[in-house]
Amino acid sequence: MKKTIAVLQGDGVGKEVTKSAVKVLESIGKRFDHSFRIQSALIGGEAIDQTGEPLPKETLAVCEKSDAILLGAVGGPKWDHNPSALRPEKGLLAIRKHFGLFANLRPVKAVPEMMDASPLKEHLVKEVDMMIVRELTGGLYFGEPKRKTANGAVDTLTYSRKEIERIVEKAFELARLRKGKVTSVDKANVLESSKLWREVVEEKKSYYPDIEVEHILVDAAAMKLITQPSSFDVIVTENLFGDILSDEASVITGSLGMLPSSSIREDGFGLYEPVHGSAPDIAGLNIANPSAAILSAAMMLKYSFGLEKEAAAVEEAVYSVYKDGYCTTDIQKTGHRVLSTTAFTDKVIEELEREFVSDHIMSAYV
Ligand SMILES: NC(=O)C1=CN([C@@H]2O[C@H](COP(=O)(O)OP(=O)(O)OC[C@H]3O[C@@H](n4cnc5c(N)ncnc54)[C@H](O)[C@@H]3O)[C@@H](O)[C@H]2O)C=CC1
Ligand SMILES: CC(C)CC(=O)C(=O)O
Ligand SMILES: [Mg+2]
Repeated sequence: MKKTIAVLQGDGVGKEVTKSAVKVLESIGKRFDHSFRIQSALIGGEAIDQTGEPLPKETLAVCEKSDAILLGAVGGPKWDHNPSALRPEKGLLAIRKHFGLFANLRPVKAVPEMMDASPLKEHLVKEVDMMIVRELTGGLYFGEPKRKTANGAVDTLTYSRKEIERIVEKAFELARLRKGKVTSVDKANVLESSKLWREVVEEKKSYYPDIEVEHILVDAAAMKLITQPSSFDVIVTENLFGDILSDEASVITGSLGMLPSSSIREDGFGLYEPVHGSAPDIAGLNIANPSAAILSAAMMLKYSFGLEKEAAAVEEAVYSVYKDGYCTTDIQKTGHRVLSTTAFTDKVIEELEREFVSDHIMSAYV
């Protein structure tokens, strides 16, 4: 298979972890005989510095010609005082909107060997494997107007029925392939947009009689994520709630550096990025956990290219590195050896190559 991938490293640790993901994709390409052509382009703070725009036209052109987008993270203190039009985060919101990437899938899976590394280990009595389905192109992050007067600000939360329907359908479809349960998170006791959200979920559920449906208010959901994480399968929610709840859920896995994501639309085109940001506090130190970025590349293989076997090989390789007793500084566990970003990445590639050699030995005997 031949694919072109737009790689937008962005800022801070985004640069380090996307390099890891690209190395892993190259290794997968060699092992399974695929050609992944990498096309790099600017986004975020670095794009502002070099072009005056957080999402330059040239970047959009590169992405338009690609089969998928791999992104690191944007932002950092250097740009914190820029006027809002020149914020790196604007570039990220704009690229999601431009490509209509309404469904942000954020799997939260605790690696069994690393459950001791979670501050919530007492609650992790059963396996945790949930999928947060976050609406990504509507809600507060896209509200207008933004500023009323010098002494007042306003953010608007707008959702159309159609926008809610398509994300809710996506959640039901995913639940069918998983454990068959959808938890819809809203604030329907207060917000009109949440009342509409709940109405749509109630309507849609009659088309999915095989799926168990529950509604939870977002404040209670935040509590239940910590106390009963294994009770969730698919969580569907609006943009802001999903952003906050997924960072919270990352704690279950031991670190924010463990959570990958895909942002997709109906035709399968997608943008793949870790859930975390540019982590300016550790940027440039070669200590960021590359797991989230590498697992995001695995999601690309599965969701945009339909390469299920290859995606599983990447996931297996990352898990094996933890199983073999290695980790990065953010997710330490007694007895595990802490590796740098690059050394951890090399271990993942060693695992992939080891699997490759054993595949060949097996096929020699068949
Ligand atoms: N998707 C994106 O591009 C996002 C960008 N941001 C931007 O990133 C900048 C920093 O934001 P923060 O609130 O600090 O959130 P952050 O997610 O960058 O960092 C939060 C904490 O998690 C740690 N962390 C994050 N990723 C890690 C990794 N791979 N390995 C080990 N530790 C990791 C950081 O060191 C920090 O202590 C801001 O400019 C923000 O706007 C924030 C979230 C998402
Ligand atoms: C610009 C922000 C909305 C990025 C973020 O925190 C996210 O998408 O998780
Ligand atoms: Mg976030």
